[in-house]
Amino acid sequence: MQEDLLNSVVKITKNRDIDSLEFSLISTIHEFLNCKDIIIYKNLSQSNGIGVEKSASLYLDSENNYIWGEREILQDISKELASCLHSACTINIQKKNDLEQRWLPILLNDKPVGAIYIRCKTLHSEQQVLLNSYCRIYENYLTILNENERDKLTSLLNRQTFDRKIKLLMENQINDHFKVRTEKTNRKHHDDSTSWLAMVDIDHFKKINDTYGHICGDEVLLLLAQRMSAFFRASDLVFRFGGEEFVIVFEPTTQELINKRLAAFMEQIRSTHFPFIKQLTLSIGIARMSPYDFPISVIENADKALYFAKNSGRDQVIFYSDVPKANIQESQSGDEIELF
Ligand SMILES: Nc1nc2c(ncn2[C@@H]2O[C@H](COP(=O)(O)OP(=O)(O)OP(=O)(O)O)[C@@H](O)[C@H]2O)c(=O)[nH]1
Repeated sequence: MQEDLLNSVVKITKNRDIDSLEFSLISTIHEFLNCKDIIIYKNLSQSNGIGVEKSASLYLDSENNYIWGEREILQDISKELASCLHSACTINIQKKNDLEQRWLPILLNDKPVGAIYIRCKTLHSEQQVLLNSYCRIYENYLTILNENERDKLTSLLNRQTFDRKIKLLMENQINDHFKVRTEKTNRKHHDDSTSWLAMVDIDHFKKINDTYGHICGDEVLLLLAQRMSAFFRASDLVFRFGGEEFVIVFEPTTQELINKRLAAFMEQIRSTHFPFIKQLTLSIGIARMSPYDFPISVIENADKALYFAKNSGRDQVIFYSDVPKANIQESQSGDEIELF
């Protein structure tokens, strides 16, 4: 038993990213406590006030098979989960048929950032100690991985995380594409709805650094990053791609809606007061992320659109599909993007 326990800790701490850490924690809890349901919830309200994500989950279905649940942003949450996230205390409900439900808070730097939910046979004291220990190991490891995945200045997801996540996001696109095709006969489907990748670059940022110094430049980057986190949905991932360049990966939507959203964001930035500078403007290049595209070509397309936006006046959003062919060839002789 002791050897099994040590091996389970080795298994959990072997993970190098938060997504696989979550799956590993759930499998371990399942193995040792034989729970019926296990769910990891993430509190998104810290970044933009829109609720909770069901991040990873394992369920016992009606035919007694365990199935992995899908990632999902929840519109409503139970009062027990809300209370756990609010109070940072464990909530326990005892059911009549020797079953219990438990919500355990997950803290990052003393703030509740999520919760682990389990439904299982009533836990005896040793099992409770074990479960609490797993949660604490998870918390400690989450703190380290979270620091690794984020940019030190802006706290946005960093370039390394982007390189790792983009492949995963494209794979999810293919799965969603298949699902939509099979469900198409049953529900209304928007054929023009796909994911989008936007490359966002500050205009004339070098001038800000050269005129007011690097510290002022850093302050502008930090404020812009905060605005981005607050403006876009938590399900739209925002990365600091490098220097003064950011990447946003949007959930499936139409070109019209994405255009409106980005135009509204640019307007907000134009009217935001940044230290020293009169007005900050952005140039944005955007490309469609169709299933079966290579990640590198999506990034290159967004970069070509950005290049065109810069060369045709800045302070605008350009879709790759609107870049004239001649300009695409011209930008191909320019900088190459380094990926992976
Ligand atoms: N303060 C600060 N500056 C940075 C950071 N990373 C990159 N930069 C600066 O960002 C500037 C980018 O300049 P350019 O690539 O010439 O672009 P630009 O001046 O924004 O011009 P356009 O993109 O053509 O509008 C350089 O001066 C870099 O030193 C950072 O972390 N902090």
